[in-house]
Amino acid sequence: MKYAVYQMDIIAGNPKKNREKVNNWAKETMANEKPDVLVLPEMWTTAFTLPELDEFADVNGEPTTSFLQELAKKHHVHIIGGSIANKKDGKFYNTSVVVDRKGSIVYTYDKIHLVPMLHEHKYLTGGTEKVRTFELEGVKMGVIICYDLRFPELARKLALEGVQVLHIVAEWPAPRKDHWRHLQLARAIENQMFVVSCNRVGSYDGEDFAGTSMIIDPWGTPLEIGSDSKEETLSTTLSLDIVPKIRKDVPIFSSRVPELY
Ligand SMILES: NC(=O)CCC(=O)C(=O)O
Repeated sequence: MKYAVYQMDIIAGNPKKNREKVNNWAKETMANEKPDVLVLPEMWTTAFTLPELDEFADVNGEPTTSFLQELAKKHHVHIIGGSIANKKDGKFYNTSVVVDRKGSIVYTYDKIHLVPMLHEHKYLTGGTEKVRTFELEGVKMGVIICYDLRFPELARKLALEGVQVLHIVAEWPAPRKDHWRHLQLARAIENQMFVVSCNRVGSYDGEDFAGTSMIIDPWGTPLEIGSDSKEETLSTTLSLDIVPKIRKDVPIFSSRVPELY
């Protein structure tokens, strides 16, 4: 399964221009890399323009969900659609959308853990639905959003449900870049799964973002690492058959004794 990750700089408060950017990137990437899966970062339509979300957020996922569905159908590609600011029943959520090659929505997820450091609680509502797995091409996958990475029990739950590829969509700030890098590696190693992350670059409101998107194999070896400041595409093919082999060679799942912890 070939991946292309868009480590994108986001134009703050301009969803139309960001959709145009993604459209152009997808066209170029599909022509050159021919991936099976595209991955976008967190809040890629708006950036963290939290006080102005009434003006910029999608409403019930639109128009961005339809945009992603059309894009997926046009290029015959699966899309891990990062996340969008999403107004539902008068509240704002940070919502991730996954669509398959046919343009069908296969999963949506409202970010559970809101970030105190970015004042998300003041403007957003945390998701209340349990995380679930989804499948693309018969492969079990999961998606979490940025700060969710700090909660190992979330990734472990998904691993115990059979996830082989965990996606992390992010706007992770530069001052905590080391945490970003090491926590991704830890999640891949401790759960023996591929980690595919997509973080933004650039800055907003005085905050620089860390880039360093990664594609990590289940042994914990980084296959691709983005720079910490440049827009770029990370591209690689995941050899999914190594997951069962690594889980057999270092059998942590059968060594667990959860009744004692
Ligand atoms: N967008 C985010 O969730 C940022 C998370 C963060 O800043 C951190 O965990 O540190």
